[in-house]
Amino acid sequence: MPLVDTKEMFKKAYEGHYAVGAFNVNNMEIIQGIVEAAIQEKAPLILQVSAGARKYAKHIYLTKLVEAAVEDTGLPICLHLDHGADFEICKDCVDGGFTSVMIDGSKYPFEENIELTKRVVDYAHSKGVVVEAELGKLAGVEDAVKVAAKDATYTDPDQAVEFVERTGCDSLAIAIGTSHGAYKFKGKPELDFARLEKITNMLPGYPLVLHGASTVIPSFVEECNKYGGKLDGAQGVPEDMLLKAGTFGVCKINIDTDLRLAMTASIRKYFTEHPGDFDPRQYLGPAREAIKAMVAHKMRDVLNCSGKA
Ligand SMILES: O=C(CO)COP(=O)(O)O
Ligand SMILES: O=C[C@H](O)COP(=O)(O)O
Ligand SMILES: [Zn+2]
Ligand SMILES: [Zn+2]
Repeated sequence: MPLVDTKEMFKKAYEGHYAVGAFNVNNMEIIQGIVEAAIQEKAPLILQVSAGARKYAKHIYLTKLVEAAVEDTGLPICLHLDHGADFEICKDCVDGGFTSVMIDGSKYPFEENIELTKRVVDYAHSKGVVVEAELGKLAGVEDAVKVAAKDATYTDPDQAVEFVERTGCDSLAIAIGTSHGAYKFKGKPELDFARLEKITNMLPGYPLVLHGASTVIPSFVEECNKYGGKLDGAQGVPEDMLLKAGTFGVCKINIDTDLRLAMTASIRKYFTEHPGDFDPRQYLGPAREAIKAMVAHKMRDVLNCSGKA
């Protein structure tokens, strides 16, 4: 079984009203923890690599580790570039064996975003690789309060239709109130489901993507803080909102922060309880297990994609 793209995964997810998890990977233990969960849950899987991950681990190491996971497990895995900033990085990943790339032109004006995305789509499609694009800006904690701010930054449904038609992108990341990192909301978490519903209805059958979708699982935050961390006010997207998003057009839900928190909580606890240990396998082993348990929980209870591989 080679690496797969997302076409079949998204079609099934759309029809089945669930979402596929896209997990960010940066090293071997993270990859193994996620993959072991996917095997256990018989779940479809997207592993995604950011520019920062490419820089940290070197592109080829991560690619080979993911290929090794496919060879070892026979699991259908999609290898995806997360937030490609320009044509060159997307081309590099297409040429380097990725089955999916994201071109993130969301910071550019509408027409420029279209032009850049279309260029990536033309190249990627000529090589059989699918493309995710982004329209609208993810909120910062301070944004998203006023309706005027929402209309300026959240994805406009009419523009989404035009964008998809003119670029031919295979999936679209939208902004409805989520944001990256561990501090997503100051007050009560809120997503613009009316907007999501409208976009879903205007693009029937079309896969949407939710970035910044970690829950910032409170037990991890508490554990980090208990063992010397300082993560006050960390808050993410509640699990029931993610489940609900999956019943609309959202087929891909991106998770990175929850992986970071699972790993960090485990390692903080380990060092507090075993101050004399210094073999990395002693603390990276339990961290890998913590990732596996967290990802299995997401697949089962939040994405609703267990048994769908
Ligand atoms: O969107 C993401 C990666 O592209 C990750 O979002 P989180 O920071 O919420 O995990
Ligand atoms: O979108 C952001 C992801 O969490 C990746 O983060 P990173 O760029 O620090 O690797
Ligand atoms: Zn973006
Ligand atoms: Zn993202």
